Order: sequence, then structure tokens, then C-alpha cells
Amino acid sequence: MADLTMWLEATAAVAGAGGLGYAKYRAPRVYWSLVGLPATWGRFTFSYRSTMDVCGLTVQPSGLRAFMARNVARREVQPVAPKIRRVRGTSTGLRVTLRLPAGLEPADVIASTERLRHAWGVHAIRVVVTKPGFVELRMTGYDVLRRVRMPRKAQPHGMAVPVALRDDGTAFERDYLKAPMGLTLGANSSGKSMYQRNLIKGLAQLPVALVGMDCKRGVEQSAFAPRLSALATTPDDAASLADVLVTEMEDRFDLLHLYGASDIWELPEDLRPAPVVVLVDEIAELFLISRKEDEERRTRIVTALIRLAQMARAVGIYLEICGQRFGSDLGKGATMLRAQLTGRVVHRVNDKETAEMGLKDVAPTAVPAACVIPANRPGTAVATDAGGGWCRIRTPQVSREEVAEVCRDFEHLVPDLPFLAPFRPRVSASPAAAPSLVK
Ligand SMILES: Nc1ncnc2c1ncn2[C@@H]1O[C@H](COP(=O)(O)OP(=O)(O)OP(=O)(O)O)[C@@H](O)[C@H]1O
Repeated sequence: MADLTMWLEATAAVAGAGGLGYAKYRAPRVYWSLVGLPATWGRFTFSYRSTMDVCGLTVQPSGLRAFMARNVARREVQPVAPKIRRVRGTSTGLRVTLRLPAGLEPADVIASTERLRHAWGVHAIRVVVTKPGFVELRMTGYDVLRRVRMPRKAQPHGMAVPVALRDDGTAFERDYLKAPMGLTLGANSSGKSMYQRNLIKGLAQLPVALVGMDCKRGVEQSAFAPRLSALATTPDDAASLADVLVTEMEDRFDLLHLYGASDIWELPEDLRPAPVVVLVDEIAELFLISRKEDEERRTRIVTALIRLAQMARAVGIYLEICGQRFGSDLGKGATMLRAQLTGRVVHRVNDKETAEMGLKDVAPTAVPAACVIPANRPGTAVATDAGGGWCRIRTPQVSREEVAEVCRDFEHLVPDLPFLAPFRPRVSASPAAAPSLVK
């Protein structure tokens, strides 16, 4: 009888452990909420003081405080750790708000994130400055980028589109008001098109004009024709389109001048021209030339893009450029244009040099992280935040057909912009069919 009881207990334990192991792998969110979160919360609570001490995140108390401790409270003078202001569990991790004592700065906490991560046994910790004197430790309990599930409340709004998941479980937004010009780099099959698809899916739902430049004969962007205000599928069309955008930029500056506004968002809504997002699928196609005669066209395109990148933010024209590499090897003007594109996303790269092209000037500490993105994780990238920060992100998988359907559903949002009318792609009955330009 005793043997049978022991066997049943052992079987239940093995089944339980197997079930937990299965849940940990197949349903990490559920596992985290039921097991990981309580365990981490407990570990954090019980080891907080000693962890802060050994990580060097304590300071000596002020003279008055030391005096009070010695003479009034009659206890030993202890170093002061950041005060815990709030602890909150989420479906992917744990968030802790800390008030920093005088003598500690956010950079000290950032420098200790690896040590804190190991001490509390979490997958990642990101330190965010919430207001002067306060930081939030965003702990992620498990590898949320293994299977991307966007937070339900992440929806396009204003000029911001949630395009990917950060490794702390929050949505990464491409916000054109914070970083008006963007650059996405990455090797072959690293996930650049998937990133653009997610972007188009979100932008299609906003009242903006979408302009495509896809000189690979429109193979990627033509499926989104119903929602595009313009599409250029050859370098010649791209040159004409870039010229038209520059003329429109100048007209919009005249309008701003007339109303004494510094950007279109200061204009009354009924006078405000529709924002335009220009999506360039492969920048090298616009730079490279095969014949001497093409040189003039390249100079035209590059000059127009540089002018737009330098000035068009105020008039609501934004660039979103994509490419495998973007260095001086592309030709004259490449590095000048790149410097203006401050919203950077770098996917897996084949060499350190490409990662440096994308990140060195805006977030140099992100370069090593971009160099170690594994090939079996397409869609993973390093993205810069406003203010020199960066994070790891991964896009959700979305099919071209799904995005094409969203584009059809939101066709009514295509703004009426006469200057783009000659470039409006013809929408064919079959969504997969390539459009041709109406001239
Ligand atoms: N976030 C993701 N999750 C899962 N699979 C992805 C993700 N992103 C991309 N992939 C897959 O990786 C492959 C390459 O993706 P994609 O076409 O976006 O890469 P790319 O960088 O645009 O490549 P290329 O430069 O050759 O056009 C595709 O099969 C795609 O389905």
C-alpha cells in the first residue's frame, strides 16, 4: 500500500513537472502569470536591499540622517538604497518604480542591469527614466520575442504606428512626430519587408497619404495599391515623384508662412494639408546606375531626397527608407542623406560595418546587439529610441494578403492630393497584378 501511494505521488509530481514544463514552453504568458511572477516578486522583495548593496546601488546617508539613526532611533547607520515607490506585475514581467537617493543617477542603475537581471532571475531588465529622480525597472520574465503577440491596446494613433514588440513586452511605435525620418537596414531575408508591411498596415488606418517607391518593379508594394496615393516602380518614375514632392514641400512652406505657423500641426484642421509618408523599399535601386546617362537622374533623386529629409518634417512629409546597406559605397550624397534619417531600425546584418552604418552615429552601444541577431529569428532588430536609447524588437508575422486587405478596407482614407494624382497606381481587379502608372 505504501509503495502504491509513493508511486502515485511520484507520478503526479512528474506529470505536474511535465505540465509546467509544457506550459512554460507552449504558453509562456500563462506560466509567467501563475508561476514566474509570484516567484520573481518574492525573490525581488526578499533580496531587494542586499541586491542593491552588492550591486553598488546604495549611497551613504546624509549627516542628519546618520545622526538621527545613531541618536534617536539608536540603530546602526545603514547605506541608503533607492526607495521602492510601486511594484506592478504584468502579463510579461514586473515593473518597479524607484526613487533615486541623492548621489545616484539613472546611468548607475543602467550600468547594473545585467547584475540585477541575474540576481532576480529574469529574462531582461530595461531602465526607463520616468521623471527626474525616478526610474522604472521594466523586467521581462521570459523571452517575449520568441513568439510575438502584440498588446491588444496597441493601435495606430496620431502619427504613431505600433510595428513591433519590444523585448520588455511593450509595443514599439514608429512615431513620425518624434522621429520624422526613418531608416531600416538589414541583410537579405532579415525581415525588412515584414517591418514595412507592419508599418503600412498601421499607416493605412490613419488619415495620411502613402507614397511608395519600389523600384523592384513594385513586387512588394503593388499589392497595397488601393491605399497608396502614388507608386513609382522605376527609377525614372521615382525621380519625377521626388521632384513633385519637393515642389509640394515648397508650396506647403508658403502656406505656413502665410499663417505664421512653424509646422502643419499649428494650422487649423481645415487648412492642414494631409501628412505624406514616403516609403522607399530598396534605396540602392535609386542610387545605383548602370549607364553614364543615368547619372543625372540619380543626382536628381538624391538631391530631392536630401532636401526632403532636411526640411520636410515641418510640412508633414516623412521619409521611411529601407535598404540592405547605406554607406558611402552607394555614391555621392548617401552619408549626407543617412545622417538625416534618425529613426533607425537595424535587422540582422552580415558584417559589423553595416550595423555601424545604421547605429554608430545615433546609438553606438547598440552596434554589438545588432551584430548578434541570429538568422533563425527573422524580424528581430535593434531600434533606436528618441534620446539615444535603444531596444530589441521583433515584428509580428503578417502576410502580404492580410495587409492588402487592410489597404482595401481603408481605401476611403486616401486623401485628395491633386499633385499626386498622376502617380496614383491603377487598382486592378486582381490584387496581385502589378499596377501601371497613369500618366
Ligand atoms: N517577424 C517575423 N516572424 C517570423 N518570420 C518572419 C518575420 N519577419 C520576416 N520573417 C520571414 O523571414 C523571411 C524574410 O523576410 P523579409 O522578406 O521581410 O526579409 P527582407 O529583409 O525584406 O528580405 P529581402 O532583402 O531579401 O527582400 C520571410 O520568409 C518572412 O516570412
